[in-house]
Amino acid sequence: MAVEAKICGINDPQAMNAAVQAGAAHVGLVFFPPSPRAVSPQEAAMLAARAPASLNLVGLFVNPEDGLIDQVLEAVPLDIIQLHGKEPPERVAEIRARTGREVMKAIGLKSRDDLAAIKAYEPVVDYLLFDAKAPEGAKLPGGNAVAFDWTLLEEKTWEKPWMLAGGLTPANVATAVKLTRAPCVDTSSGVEDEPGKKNPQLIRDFIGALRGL
Ligand SMILES: O=C(O)c1ccccc1N[C@@H]1O[C@H](COP(=O)(O)O)[C@@H](O)[C@H]1O
Repeated sequence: MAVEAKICGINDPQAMNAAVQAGAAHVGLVFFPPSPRAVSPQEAAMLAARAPASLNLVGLFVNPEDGLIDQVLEAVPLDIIQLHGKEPPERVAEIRARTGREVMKAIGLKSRDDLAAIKAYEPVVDYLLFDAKAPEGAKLPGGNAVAFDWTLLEEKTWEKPWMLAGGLTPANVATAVKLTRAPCVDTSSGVEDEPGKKNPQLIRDFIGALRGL
């Protein structure tokens, strides 16, 4: 089966068009103000209007309060809520039940010990997202262009669909997929000229690198 792509941190129409035309399966809209990729619900609604119904709209939140999620959902028809903070499994389940949306939980990996956290999330999520742990002192919990040791996922299988993230670029994504057998790959920094500035050609290159895998 073809490997899917998620392009995260879309914040301008050119990037949205490039992702749609290149065949992304998911696009991510960031609702976390400290991020250079953050969009308001109104900006996100304008971007979402350019997306075909077949494209999954993913809203990225970090330890969100219900009010923020409700405000975004009033304006943007999100398909998936990505939780990229320290949300415990109970909170993930609560958000899923309250919103009726699919939920994806990001799990930071650095060493084999970090895999233990996955078990508690599997029953309450629709997707797992494996990302690198944020470096010490990082301002963001993700979107830091940092890859983890992909061999941690070698030979592993999960009960839920999952995505691979963390420092993926057009140059390294094929190697990452071959090692991990990831069914979907997620990138933000790897298709940017600088934090928050997507490069449409890099988006095309990233999705192009998945062809034939
Ligand atoms: O992209 C962001 O600004 C961001 C902010 C807060 C949490 C997560 C964020 N991005 C997600 O992080 C991973 C890895 O990103 P990168 O490719 O290494 O830049 C990815 O899932 C993004 O959606």
